[in-house]
Amino acid sequence: MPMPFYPEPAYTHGQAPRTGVLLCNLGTPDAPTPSALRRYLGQFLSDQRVVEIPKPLWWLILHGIILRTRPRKSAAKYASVWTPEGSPLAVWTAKQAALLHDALEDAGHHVLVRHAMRYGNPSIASQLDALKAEGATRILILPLYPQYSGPTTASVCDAVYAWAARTRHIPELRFVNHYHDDAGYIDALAASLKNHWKRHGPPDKLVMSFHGVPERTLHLGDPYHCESHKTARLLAQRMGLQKDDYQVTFQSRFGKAKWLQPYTEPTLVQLAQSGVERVDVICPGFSSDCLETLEEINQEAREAFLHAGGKEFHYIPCLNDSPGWIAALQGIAQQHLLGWPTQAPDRMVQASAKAHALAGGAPEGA
Ligand SMILES: C=CC1=C(C)c2cc3[nH]c(cc4nc(cc5[nH]c(cc1n2)c(C)c5CCC(=O)O)C(CCC(=O)O)=C4C)c(C)c3C=C
Ligand SMILES: [Fe+2]
Ligand SMILES: [Fe+2]
Repeated sequence: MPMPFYPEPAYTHGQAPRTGVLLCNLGTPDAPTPSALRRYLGQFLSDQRVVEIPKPLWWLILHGIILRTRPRKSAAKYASVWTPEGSPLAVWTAKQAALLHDALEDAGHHVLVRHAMRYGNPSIASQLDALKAEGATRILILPLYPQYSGPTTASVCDAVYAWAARTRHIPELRFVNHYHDDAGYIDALAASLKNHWKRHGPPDKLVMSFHGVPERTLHLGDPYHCESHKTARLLAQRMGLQKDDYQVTFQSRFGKAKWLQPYTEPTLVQLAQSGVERVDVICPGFSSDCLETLEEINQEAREAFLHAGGKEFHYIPCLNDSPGWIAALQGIAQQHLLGWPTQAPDRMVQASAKAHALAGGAPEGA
């Protein structure tokens, strides 16, 4: 029986080598309870990519104040969006990974697809270990953040590098940095708007709300602000919107420092006060619905707008499991998988055996 010949190192232990894709998202608490929130916020807010305050001072503030008060308040907010299957962010992210796998498979790319969370579960390290155990010798890291930023994209890279630093034989790694201007992504956002406007007509104003970051990170060179504006401009162009038809805002401010402006909720209040009757809000930077969209926008911001005299508030859901978004993710993955073998393992064995024979070699072990 000739041994199969793989053009791969021996560490796959006879398994056909595989290519893996790891979808990475932010993470979410395991339950909408104060204790689960303390664990989640403790890990999240200890990340120096997220809070860039010198460690000793920040440690005192985090443990002395924030982790004593915020877990209870945040748990109540999470409870208001929790589903029978769990946290919306976790449910959508798992679904996206399964759908991306099927879409790639249908396109003839036989790859392993998993998802991981930067904070909480399943961790990035556990999913990289799992991919390796399944024979992945090449792994594409695909963060679910269209716009690059230090607290999100770079922090995912940190977690992957930390795993690699304690792994003896690391797979080949590739990272998707950003896709804020990807045509498939813009098309998927445009399809959401078109769907909504087919039923309800266009609003007086479209608000495109992105998650905020401290303003100083912009001056330190973080491209997030520019990339958010570019996404907004491309979406507006794609929809034929004029400058006055839409506004870009930044939400979810944390702490007392100045963050990117204009802030979402105060802008909505101003719009209502200036006589704008109907707003539609879309959150293009979030690839799935989560606390920040379902509670902060669709509950809190809605209430603020209506309370200030606005008449109609429409929240346009995130891309979630929409076909256009899965197709966009597939396209982004395929661009970054170029040159990596993604055939089915049996075809890979046949191809390598053929290459071996053409090279004039007798099958190994013959
Ligand atoms: C403390 C600073 C924070 C920065 C900087 C920050 C950047 C940032 N966050 C997202 C996406 C999400 N953030 C979410 C929740 C969330 N964010 C912060 C703080 C910062 N985020 C906190 C403390 C929380 C937890 C909730 C709370 O207690 O308020 C989420 C939702 C997660 C969920 O479970 O649903 C997302 C998504 C981006 C894209 C970003 C920078 C660009
Ligand atoms: Fe956040
Ligand atoms: Fe928030």
